[in-house]
Amino acid sequence: MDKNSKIYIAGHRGLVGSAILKQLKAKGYSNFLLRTHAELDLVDANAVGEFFAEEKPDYVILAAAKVGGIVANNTYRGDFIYSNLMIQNNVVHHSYLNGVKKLLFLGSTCIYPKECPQPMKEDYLLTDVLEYTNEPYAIAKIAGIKLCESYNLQYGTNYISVMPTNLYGPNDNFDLEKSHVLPALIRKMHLGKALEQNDWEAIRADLKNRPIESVDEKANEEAILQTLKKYGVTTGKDGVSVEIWGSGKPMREFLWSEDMAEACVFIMENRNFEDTYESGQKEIRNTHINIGTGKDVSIKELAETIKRQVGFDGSLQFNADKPDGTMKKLTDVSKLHELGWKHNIELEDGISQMYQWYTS
Ligand SMILES: NC(=O)C1=CN([C@@H]2O[C@H](COP(=O)(O)OP(=O)(O)OC[C@H]3O[C@@H](n4cnc5c(N)ncnc54)[C@H](OP(=O)(O)O)[C@@H]3O)[C@@H](O)[C@H]2O)C=CC1
Ligand SMILES: C[C@H]1O[C@H](OP(=O)(O)OP(=O)(O)OC[C@H]2O[C@@H](n3cnc4c(=O)[nH]c(N)nc43)[C@H](O)[C@@H]2O)[C@@H](O)[C@@H](O)C1=O
Repeated sequence: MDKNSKIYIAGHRGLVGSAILKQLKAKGYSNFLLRTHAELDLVDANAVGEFFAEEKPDYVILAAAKVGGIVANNTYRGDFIYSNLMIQNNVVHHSYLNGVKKLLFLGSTCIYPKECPQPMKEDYLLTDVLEYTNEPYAIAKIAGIKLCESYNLQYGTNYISVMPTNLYGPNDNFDLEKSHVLPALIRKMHLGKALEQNDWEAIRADLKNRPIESVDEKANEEAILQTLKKYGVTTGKDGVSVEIWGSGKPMREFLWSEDMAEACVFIMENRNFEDTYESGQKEIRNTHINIGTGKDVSIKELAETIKRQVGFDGSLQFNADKPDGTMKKLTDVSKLHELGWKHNIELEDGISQMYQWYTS
């Protein structure tokens, strides 16, 4: 990529897309093609076709997707498979039709089997059954990898797939039902701390910044308390408690979104599809690259770290009625390290930065 190349970042306002845009700007890239979801619905094949034919981007970074935590994935199963298949089919196919030089497809490490040997190497793809809670999303992501790989092999395109672990950072989704664990726990503990301190100004400011369905910052205290209780932030005679879904035993690996963005740009600048296989190799598959830290923590440990960093003094209640999901999904990052990229931000530091961002 040269600094004037026309780069389309699909999903530039999201957690990862916004970090990629920031990273590219910091490196001196300046010619961006950006559309919000409202301006261009990537599920709409005709609209995507017209957009690509008119704009002719040189490079494409596909960071737009239907994304959510374990409960959102399990509840909106149809939306997750349909939207993600449509978005990636439309963007990849029209990139091909319009001569895009290189495309980066973002998948997820949920593509690997539920009981995958650990750490999970790229070659473990399609070796066993998937975790049920996010099977539709994972199937779409696997289709995305195979779409890119197949176009590369048939049409000589240069599409790279990366499989990030769980991500977190500025512009994350803090919805208490649909978000991932890390932003959800930051918000729940922040609200829990405000309740402990009887700080209604902080509670109302939080509801104003990030509205919750059925209650707004102007509602009376009782209505707000009922809503917070519904989302697992409860005050009672024993003090304030925050609900943690599941057993707390699942292990998760977390990568700071700005590290993820750095890895994506590194790969866009340094990697081509032809580097992903040996010349003369008969079957070319599993050409994707894992992106992670190679380190994981239990959800209980994560909750305790967030509790400490936020300064919440109440109790944690584990709710076994909520799903645990995969018990362990640690990425094998040797391929990424061999390419010359390693993460910078450790979890403790990332949580601290994230909470500062959340409260600023
Ligand atoms: N967050 C995580 O922990 C992980 C994420 N990933 C993957 O990384 C990528 C980015 O995820 P993340 O940044 O977290 O997601 P976000 O939900 O933060 O952002 C998604 C972006 O996609 C856009 N978008 C969604 N649907 C459409 C649509 N139909 N048409 C146009 N734009 C659309 C949204 O646009 P708008 O802002 O305008 O609404 C938003 O900018 C995804 O492929 C995801 O699967 C992989 C592993 C973990
Ligand atoms: C990135 C990845 O994200 C999703 O998978 P996941 O890792 O299971 O996602 P999660 O962040 O929602 O949960 C991680 C763990 O944490 C527990 N947990 C505790 N308390 C809360 C809580 O309050 N909210 C949430 N969301 N989880 C909680 C939760 O029960 C689970 O055990 C995929 O569907 C798919 O989208 C994907 O690829």
